[in-house]
Amino acid sequence: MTVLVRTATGLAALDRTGRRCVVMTMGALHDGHAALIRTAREHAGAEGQVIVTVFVNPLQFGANEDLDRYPRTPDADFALAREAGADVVFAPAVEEVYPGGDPQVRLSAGPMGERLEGATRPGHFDGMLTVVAKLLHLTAPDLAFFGQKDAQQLALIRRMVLDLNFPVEVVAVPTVREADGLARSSRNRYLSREERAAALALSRALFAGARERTPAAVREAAHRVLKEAPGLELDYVALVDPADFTDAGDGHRGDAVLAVAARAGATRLIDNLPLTFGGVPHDTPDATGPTGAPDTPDATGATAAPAAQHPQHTPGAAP
Ligand SMILES: Nc1ncnc2c1ncn2[C@@H]1O[C@H](COP(=O)(O)OP(=O)(O)OP(=O)(O)O)[C@@H](O)[C@H]1O
Ligand SMILES: CC(C)(CO)[C@@H](O)C(=O)[O-]
Ligand code: BAL
Repeated sequence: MTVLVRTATGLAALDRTGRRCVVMTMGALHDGHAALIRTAREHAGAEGQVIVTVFVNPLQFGANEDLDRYPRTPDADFALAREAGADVVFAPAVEEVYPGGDPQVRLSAGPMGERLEGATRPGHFDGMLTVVAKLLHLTAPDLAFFGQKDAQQLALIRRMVLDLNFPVEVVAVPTVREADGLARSSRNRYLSREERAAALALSRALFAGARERTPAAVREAAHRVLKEAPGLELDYVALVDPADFTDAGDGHRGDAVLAVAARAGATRLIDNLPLTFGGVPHDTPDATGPTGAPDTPDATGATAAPAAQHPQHTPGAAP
């Protein structure tokens, strides 16, 4: 049975059985979230406990962003979480998470939080880390699951856990895509037909980049697709080091993230692909992986290419 909990007291009253696994979301749940919840269920096993948090965190939205219109679908969220294997859905009110009103003490994401997404959305990552820290305290998990789709968020959460000694293991889950390559996102539901068609250039650019072997060629190929894409306003396309999101230069070796952000109409979308240069990649992504969904849609030839055929660069799995 899946239970709905709305208060910190209700959470604290839960029995603790086996490994506790947490998936944090802002609701409007889709297949990407379901993959996180299923992966959490696998890690928790029958004995363990899966908690899904649903909370649209005002702190991580800028003044001109979509806090008010962000989709809220509580009944469908509960049903999806239950189907995917959640034991508990924690859906608190804003006053429950911020009982003292606007918090005076907040986390700072530091320099990594000012790059890429942080440059366009000042304060976003401070607000995100503040609520993730609070939700970690409230739910006290053994493991917490985050999507590779929000690669910079994932890197910052890993860094916060390391820097501030949170007793939790962070598990990354590969990006779930629609059949044509579009990364699943709650914000996709804002898109008109034309905007959705335009948005496909994000994943096309990433797959074009992933077919190349050197950092310079990867950047150039991705940029070329986006430059020619109609109906998209490009924010950034960047090849970065996943440890700190600084630029991966032409001599870069090891893991990298090819990240892109663009606007289709009024909707801002992000996407990325993890890549590996010059060496043995991490575990090669299993095309049907734990999420049951392909990390890249089909014939990019990229994820399937064995390292030996791409001596300088072989796409890798989520860090
Ligand atoms: N397509 C996806 N594949 C895998 N994980 C995902 C996907 N989309 C979101 N997630 C993960 O789900 C968690 C909750 O994300 P969130 O609720 O913000 O969903 P979202 O679809 O990213 O929404 P938004 O459109 O607001 O960015 C995060 O860890 C996020 O990385
Ligand atoms: C991690 C998170 C739930 C914090 O509000 C949010 O940023 C999200 O849904 O990715
Ligand atoms: N998925 C990241 C949360 C945000 O865009 O605010």
